[in-house]
Amino acid sequence: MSIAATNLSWGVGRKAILHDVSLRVQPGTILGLLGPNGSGKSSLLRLLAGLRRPDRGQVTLDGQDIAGMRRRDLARRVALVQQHAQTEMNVTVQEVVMLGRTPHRAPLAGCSTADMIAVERALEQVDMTAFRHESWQGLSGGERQRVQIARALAQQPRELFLDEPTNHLDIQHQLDLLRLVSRLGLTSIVALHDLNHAAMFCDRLLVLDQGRVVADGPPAEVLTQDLLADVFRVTCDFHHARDGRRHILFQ
Ligand SMILES: Nc1ncnc2c1ncn2[C@@H]1O[C@H](COP(=O)(O)OP(=O)(O)OP(=O)(O)O)[C@@H](O)[C@H]1O
Repeated sequence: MSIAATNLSWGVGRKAILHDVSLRVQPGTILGLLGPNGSGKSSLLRLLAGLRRPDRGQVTLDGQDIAGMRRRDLARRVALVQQHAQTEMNVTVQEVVMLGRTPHRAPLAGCSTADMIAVERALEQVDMTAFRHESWQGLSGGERQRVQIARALAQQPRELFLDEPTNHLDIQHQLDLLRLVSRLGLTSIVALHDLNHAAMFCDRLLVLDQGRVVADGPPAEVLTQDLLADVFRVTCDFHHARDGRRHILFQ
């Protein structure tokens, strides 16, 4: 087992945000995290990445509780791209991506050849090499999103967590990004709003509603008319394509 969470609960003040959430992700597979706005997807990703401590429950990587891991060791292993990820304004694209190398570098050490190669490779993966010397400040929302993903890839994680990574991307770059995540072979957890993309690219789906897990399984078992009506308040039908894939048609 790569990453697992057991009975996670978390809240702020008196507000309970996540209740008793458990999940397991097999190495090299993609778990899609679904749920309406405010259902707790981003909060869960922050707990899984160790940015927040749960009030109850634990997160383990290969059986080891992340609460006992050093930050640097965790950062070498796990990368999270948050929604609306920001960075200092006065930097180039290459410098932003180089930040992903921080956990791999000794304090005050300069960039090594391995760092430069990892940055270049990450820029290539998100189709942003032509922008390497551009200022971060001048980028569009979608370009910034791709640079933040390159920064996470430069980190060379084994677990990659992406919070709505297709936000701001045009359709070509949405599909390119999801195909890239599929090809990487990392253990990935991806919060998505597009249910058809989730069904196309994820091995399993976990659905949150008001901070609780209401479904967890393969896409075809999870995305039923009943679930879409109960959780997302939409009615839908399914179109079965000739290649066997099933698409949700919203009514
Ligand atoms: N630091 C915080 N302080 C107070 N409330 C918070 C905090 N973080 C999250 N919340 C609340 O927890 C709930 C879940 O938020 P979260 O961002 O995890 O949901 P989400 O499923 O990612 O939503 P969306 O799809 O809109 O991005 C929301 O009601 C949010 O207001």
